[in-house]
Amino acid sequence: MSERPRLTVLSGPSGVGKSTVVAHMRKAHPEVWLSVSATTRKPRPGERHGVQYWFTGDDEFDKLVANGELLEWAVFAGNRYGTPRGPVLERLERGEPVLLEIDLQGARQVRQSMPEAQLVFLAPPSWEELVRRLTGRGTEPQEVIEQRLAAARVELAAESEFDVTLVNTSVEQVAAELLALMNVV
Ligand SMILES: Nc1nc2c(ncn2[C@@H]2O[C@H](COP(=O)(O)OP(=O)(O)O)[C@@H](O)[C@H]2O)c(=O)[nH]1
Ligand SMILES: Nc1ncnc2c1ncn2[C@@H]1O[C@H](COP(=O)(O)OP(=O)(O)O)[C@@H](O)[C@H]1O
Repeated sequence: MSERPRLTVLSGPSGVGKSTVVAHMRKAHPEVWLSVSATTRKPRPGERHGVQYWFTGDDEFDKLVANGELLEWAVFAGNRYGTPRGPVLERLERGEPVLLEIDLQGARQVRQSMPEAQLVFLAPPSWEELVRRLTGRGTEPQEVIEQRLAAARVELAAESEFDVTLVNTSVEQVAAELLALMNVV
């Protein structure tokens, strides 16, 4: 297996614990660079521009797309999300480990444009637990939760398209598995 860091994509249904796992991993290993996406979604309480996302208006997002500045982008639950291309390529050229936390449609686009990327799927221990986590997080109204659960069914059905599946039972364990996949430890 090559020891050279390569692009890693982490996908999985909303509420499975992607952000939690990545935050845990980066606390111990801040050298893992997480791409900050642009989105037209409104910030949740506590989210900051340039930290969790670049929060953009529709016109600004249109420009990013028109100027070819996004490596990939998709519509998820009524909002647009995309990965700024430049920062990802710069880090990869410097040999730094790069992580994208993006949805299934984005993962498919990366597979096409960068076939060397490794695609990791984060799965919930069960459907019931996924519903519990998404609802328990308390950040979305019921209507949005239902939209996200509909998307989750589609994402879970696509698990076999990924190179590896990690089941998020223990945050600590999954974070360690992800670090190992990225050749960080
Ligand atoms: N394709 C794509 N998906 C993204 C990007 N950024 C975030 N997402 C995905 O969009 C979905 C919704 O993200 P978000 O609104 O932050 O909700 P959360 O993941 O449930 O906390 C998740 O599946 C994210 O992984 C991006 O740049 N591109
Ligand atoms: N392994 C786990 N066990 C129990 N709860 C978890 C676990 N991982 C994440 N959670 C909780 O599930 C909810 C959704 O996690 P989050 O990281 O926001 O998911 P995502 O980024 O995939 O949408 C949060 O309330 C989080 O604290």
